[in-house]
Amino acid sequence: MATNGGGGGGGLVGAGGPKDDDGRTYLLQIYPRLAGQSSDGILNNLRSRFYKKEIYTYAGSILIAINPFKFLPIYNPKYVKMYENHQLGKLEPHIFAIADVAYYAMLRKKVNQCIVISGESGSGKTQSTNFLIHCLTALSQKGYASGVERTILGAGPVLEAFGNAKTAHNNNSSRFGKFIQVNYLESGVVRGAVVEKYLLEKSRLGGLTFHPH
Ligand SMILES: Nc1ncnc2c1ncn2[C@@H]1O[C@H](COP(=O)(O)OP(=O)(O)OP(=O)(O)O)[C@@H](O)[C@H]1O
Repeated sequence: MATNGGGGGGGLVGAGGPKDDDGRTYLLQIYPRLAGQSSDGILNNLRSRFYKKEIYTYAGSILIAINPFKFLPIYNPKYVKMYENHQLGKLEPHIFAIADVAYYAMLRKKVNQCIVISGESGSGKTQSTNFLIHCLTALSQKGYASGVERTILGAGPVLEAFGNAKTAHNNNSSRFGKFIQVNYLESGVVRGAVVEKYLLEKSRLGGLTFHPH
């Protein structure tokens, strides 16, 4: 079971760090401006890694991600392969490592896995979710594209059309939570996904009310 963050800077590690027992892992997103607001060791550690373009850091078995707000070439198929079936902590922290640990723990133990993505608005939760789905489906497809990833990720823009809005923190802010359940066959091949929404900001819908004259 993953633990919650806390701990001092000493608990933060790059490669070579945590061992995750059962693959259940939390993922935390940090908005960059937080890094300047505290002298805490955690934030200093995160900041120095961030300046080296190391946006991911482990804190115990939690992955902390800092939004780089620019494209980094670390999400291509080479990285999916690199992190496949590896031991958590052997390589640099990466979001694909989290997907990989969850996927193989599910196959090995035949137990559902859960990844929680948390963070303030604009920290990159939606983007991270997409990277996770990309990796989870790529691992399951073993090299050939079945179109499942495109279908699952394609649902995103449709939901966003109804539930997203521009805010001070994010031009395309999700004004609702999402629970995404990716279903697999026993062989480890993705069968499909279910997306459930919760906490939709219904007050925003008032702006869509039609007033006939
Ligand atoms: N790893 C990343 N690499 C490059 N850009 C990123 C990354 N993560 C997030 N971004 C960018 O940051 C912006 C905000 O990200 P995102 O919409 O995922 O935030 P969020 O946490 O889901 O926000 P909200 O809670 O408001 O919905 C997006 O434009 C996205 O492209």
